[in-house]
Amino acid sequence: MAPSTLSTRRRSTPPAAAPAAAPTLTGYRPGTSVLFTAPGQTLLTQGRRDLITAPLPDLPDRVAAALADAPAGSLATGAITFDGATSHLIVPEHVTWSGPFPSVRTRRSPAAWTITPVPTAEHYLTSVQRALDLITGGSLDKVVLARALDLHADQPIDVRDLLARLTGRGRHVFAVPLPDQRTLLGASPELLISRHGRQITTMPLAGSAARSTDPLTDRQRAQQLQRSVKDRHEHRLVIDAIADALQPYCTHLHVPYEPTLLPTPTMWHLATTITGRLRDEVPSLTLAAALHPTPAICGTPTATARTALTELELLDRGFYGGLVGWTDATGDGEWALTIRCAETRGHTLRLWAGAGIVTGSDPEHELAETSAKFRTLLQGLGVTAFV
Ligand SMILES: C=C(O[C@@H]1C=C(C(=O)O)C=C[C@H]1O)C(=O)O
Repeated sequence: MAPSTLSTRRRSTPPAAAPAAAPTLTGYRPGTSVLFTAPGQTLLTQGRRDLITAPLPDLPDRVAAALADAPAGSLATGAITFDGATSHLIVPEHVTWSGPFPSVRTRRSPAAWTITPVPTAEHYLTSVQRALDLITGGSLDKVVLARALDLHADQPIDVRDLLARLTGRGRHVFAVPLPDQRTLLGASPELLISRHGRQITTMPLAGSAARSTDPLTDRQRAQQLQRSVKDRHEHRLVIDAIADALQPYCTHLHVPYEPTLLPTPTMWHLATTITGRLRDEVPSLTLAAALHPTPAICGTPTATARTALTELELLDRGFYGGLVGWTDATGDGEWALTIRCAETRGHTLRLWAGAGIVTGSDPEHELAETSAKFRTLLQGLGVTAFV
């Protein structure tokens, strides 16, 4: 089916129609279910009618074709890699929409963990310094440098249990089954794009500070972040790139001048909620392809930043820094950045965290920022050793 016929298809989920049924994870099937939450909504799937693995630019057409062959109301959901080279999108047999996911108290796992930073902290510090040299040399304005933590438990990781503990740790809690019995899971605070009819919303984040358990220190950190010239510059680069990418699709685009402060349980972020009205009903995946990778996860200019991070990080990001979400046959959908996330299999997890490097960044500070970002998952795992 051609994408132009998208709007004639039945919507799978007008947001207002999400039933208020209390969600539970009992329907979650490790290895096959996709879970994706947004404020007030939980998407949980069972079974697999189709699997779409394609580069991001091809996905709008590939998804439209797959959903044209599926029963009315079907959707495609899953993840797309950072480099946009491939996807793991599932057309499920069964979809349940329910209300906000409740905080669940689960049995604390008595697992013992070994934790290995990849690369070492020293290597990360050197990479940040090299990025700063590129910025001083004038070839880059910003690059996001990530690192990983490899965790090994003395018992198999219970994905359902971990998901229950990630509730409330980010705007989008998610789990996507991947090949080879791997699961991508996390609690992302960052909305890349949502589309409902012609209405679009994006909420980029850039500029971060770790939360403190002391209320006074916590408030001071938030105020410092809001005043920080370096962080506001880092944030502005993202907002400008997103506004430029969305403008051609919109009759109206509202870009607030001032960022707001967004708290997660572990971090403060500078956030801007951008809303717009589309000229045509362009599919959410086309908008995602136009936006990704934003300077929030890659850098500015994009191509130079992409080359720099590939050379400096040494690791293949895989699905980290990519997209997770869903789209229906009308093109409505919601896509979050796959950050504050991990890939898990058996006894192991690889956690990811990155930080935006701009002029004025301090390597030790950026290292500490990535450590703080790891806490989203580490606290969910009950790991305090690294924190
Ligand atoms: C790269 C990550 O986060 C991104 C980088 C941020 C920053 O540098 O301030 C803030 C939020 C995200 O856009 C991550 O969490 O791994």
